[in-house]
Amino acid sequence: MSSSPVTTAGLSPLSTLCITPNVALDRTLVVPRFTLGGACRADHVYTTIGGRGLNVARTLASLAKANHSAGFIGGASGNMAARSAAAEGLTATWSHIGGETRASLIILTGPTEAGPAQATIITEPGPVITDREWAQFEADVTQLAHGRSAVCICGSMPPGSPPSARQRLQAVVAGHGRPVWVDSGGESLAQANIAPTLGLKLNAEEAAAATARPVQTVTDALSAAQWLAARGIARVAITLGSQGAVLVVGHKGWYARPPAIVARNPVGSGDCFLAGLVAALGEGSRSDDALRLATACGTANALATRVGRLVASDVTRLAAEVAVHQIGLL
Ligand SMILES: O=P(O)(O)OC[C@H]1O[C@](O)(CO)[C@@H](O)[C@@H]1O
Repeated sequence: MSSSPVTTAGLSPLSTLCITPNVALDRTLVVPRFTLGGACRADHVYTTIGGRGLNVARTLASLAKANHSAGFIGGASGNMAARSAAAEGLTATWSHIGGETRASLIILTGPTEAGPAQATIITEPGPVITDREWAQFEADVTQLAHGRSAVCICGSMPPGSPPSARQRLQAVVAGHGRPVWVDSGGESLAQANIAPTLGLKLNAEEAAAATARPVQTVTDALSAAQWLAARGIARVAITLGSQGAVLVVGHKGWYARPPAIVARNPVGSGDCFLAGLVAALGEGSRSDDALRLATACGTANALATRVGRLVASDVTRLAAEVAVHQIGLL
């Protein structure tokens, strides 16, 4: 294994470090008439670097906020992914591995008169990481986290990562009281080092898995967020798709309802939401204003076919249309 020399020279110390251990090469097919088991034709194909932290990074970039990415990259698909990041102007320090970066297939269909756009996403497990590669990654990330304003640890862990991979990453990036956000699946609570700087961002399915309770409605999400906050997580955000999102900070909670839109691609809206939250909180915004921007970013993402390419005027317009209410905790 070889690793890019890590250097923080020239990087903005106020930037957010977006860690995506399981980088993906996202191949999005726009298929007007998609049927399972049928022979379907795509109208358009887009191939870009993906993975939750990369979507956070490109959203931060479209909000003109400094960011830097880190993740494992390997093989031909890894090279393509790295080139795609560079072509978008995303700065990154990659930890090179012997395995092959995974691909994700995203099939977009609609919207039609019959209903909204549907996204089907198939993700591969990812390359198997060796102990040596993981150790190098931890060392890279430790160095890259130095002086950042916030760190996001996003998405699934590739096979071969240590069982306590998220805890370890959290431990090495913790420091100077900077916020650390974890955005990942159901085991994230068990793997989170509960710390006063920890933020957790989950979708409804992940929140249900983390709390072992159904999360379908705003009330369910509020109750799950409150349950997680009671375990010492400083900020808990749960997204509910077109229903909006809740944010619980200590003993206070807020609900944001987005305006109704015709969604073209819901994939990555949760990642864009996190970017909005991190950007607003990093500027010292109040929790309700941060939730408003986050919800506007998630909604703006759904308006476009390509993930995370937010149009600033859409975000501003949508933010004015998001209704944010403080809600009494249950
Ligand atoms: O890290 P996970 O949860 O496996 O998901 C990865 C996939 O999700 C996305 O980040 C969208 O949220 C895609 O860009 C990527 O292919």
